[in-house]
Amino acid sequence: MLRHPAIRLVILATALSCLALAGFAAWFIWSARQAQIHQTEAATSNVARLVGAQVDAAMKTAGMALTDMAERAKHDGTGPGSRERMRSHLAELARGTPELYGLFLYGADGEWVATSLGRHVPGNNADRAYFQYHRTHTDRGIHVAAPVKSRSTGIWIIPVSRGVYADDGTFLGVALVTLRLNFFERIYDELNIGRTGTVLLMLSDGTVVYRRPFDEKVIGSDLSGGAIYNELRRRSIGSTFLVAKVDKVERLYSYRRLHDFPFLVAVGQTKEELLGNWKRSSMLVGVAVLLISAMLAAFATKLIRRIAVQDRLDRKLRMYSEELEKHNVGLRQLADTDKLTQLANRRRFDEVLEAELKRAQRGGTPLSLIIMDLDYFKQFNDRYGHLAGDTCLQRAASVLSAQVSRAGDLAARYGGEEFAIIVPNTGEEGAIAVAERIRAGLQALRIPHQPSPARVVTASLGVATLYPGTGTGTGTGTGTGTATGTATAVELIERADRHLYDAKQAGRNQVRGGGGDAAAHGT
Ligand SMILES: Nc1nc2c(ncn2[C@@H]2O[C@H](COP(=O)(O)OP(=O)(O)OP(=O)(O)O)[C@@H](O)[C@H]2O)c(=O)[nH]1
Repeated sequence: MLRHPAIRLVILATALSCLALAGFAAWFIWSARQAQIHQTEAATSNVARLVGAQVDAAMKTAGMALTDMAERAKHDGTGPGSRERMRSHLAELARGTPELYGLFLYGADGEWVATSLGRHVPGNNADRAYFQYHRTHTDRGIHVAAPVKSRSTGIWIIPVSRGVYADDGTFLGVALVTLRLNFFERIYDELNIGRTGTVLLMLSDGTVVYRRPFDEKVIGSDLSGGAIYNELRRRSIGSTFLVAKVDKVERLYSYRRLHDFPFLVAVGQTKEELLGNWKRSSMLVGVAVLLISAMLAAFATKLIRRIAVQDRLDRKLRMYSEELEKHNVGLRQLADTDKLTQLANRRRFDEVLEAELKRAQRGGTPLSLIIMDLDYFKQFNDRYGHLAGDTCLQRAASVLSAQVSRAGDLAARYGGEEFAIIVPNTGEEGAIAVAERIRAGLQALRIPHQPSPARVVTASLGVATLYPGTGTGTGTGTGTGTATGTATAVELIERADRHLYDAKQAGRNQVRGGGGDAAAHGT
């Protein structure tokens, strides 16, 4: 079945269509995935930039407040006389900067001098890390410490501080502002980072300042060994898929390091959420491709079956028509053949003579006709019986077949014991020669025929020839052996018959044609 070219074509076309479809779907799905990733990348890096800008702004505000506090403390001193003035100044500052939760001024011993909160703040802060830092460092920069739970209010705060130093460098104390963690929370809640999105704010040493979703246990923890921190150590800004150390979830993170402050920001969205829609639409595309491919395959199968059935029918039809053709040829042969002698019959003879006449007239070529009649055949039948007569006719026919062997010649049983031979493209002389060979051939068979004067079966033959275009034959004598160029079959037969009659009259066992001078005589 596969050898059929149409079926091969259908299979090839279907396979190619399915492949093209699958290829297109794969390309489409891949492009959609990339587009989704780029879109999320753009969204998360925008949020990271925004968070960074807000942290930057908050830190700048804190830095300005700290500078102001340090300057004032340096000039006014931190003694009891200046405390009330300092307190009201701090309260004033706090009112103007809502991102700052509290402002504090500590003396060189760690005892507080003034606070914007207006309440008594118990305890000594000399043990806090930032205090230790400023006491031992003389730089005027601001210091951001790990988030702590406020001793005064119990809420999570980020201490931002700077040292207060006299002009001679003497350590006078520490100015401290605290940023409330929920200040960041409020900002981040307004950002659209998806259902499972995360915002991570770290100090440059990997200490978590804030993480959304908020989890108290994570605040202050060290993520310096995590993938995000490592990534940020290599590049100050970027986007990539990473597995978070905190919850082991893979996310697309956009991260950045702040220029002026020791903060690291990372905003991520889970792979699952970001590719959720893409997965659903990819599934739909995949199912659609499968369905279309299945439909194509079903259609191709149907087509192949139809082609196969059609092919079988065609082959059967061809077989039947070949058989029919064979039968027809057989039938035609049967219809054209004489049953007894197997020579062409009268019907066939008439057909061929008509055709040859036309051909001779068209081509201007001579056409000869020989008519042969067995001599004293009635007596033969009477003497030897009808069956022997039949056998004699068959043997005479075999002589004709043997002598008339040139392509185009036709020997036929004309009727009873009479035979006719059409000899195309042959002039009178040649035809008489053929007739003579037949006559001699029959006599040579020496079929006994006692009643005949020759004692063997003999035949008389008359020859007539048509020379188209000349109007005359070559015969000289009576001129009855030739036919004009427009002679009909009947005329040609009559002329040959007349010569046959002549041959009979002249004693039988001889050939007559033309003017009668071309006769040959048997013994
Ligand atoms: N056995 C046999 N005889 C046939 C057949 N067809 C014709 N005949 C006989 O052939 C004979 C022809 O005889 P006639 O026409 O009188 O001529 P003839 O006896 O041959 O004498 P001439 O032709 O004058 O020599 C008849 O007796 C026919 O019966 C045939 O198919 N088989």
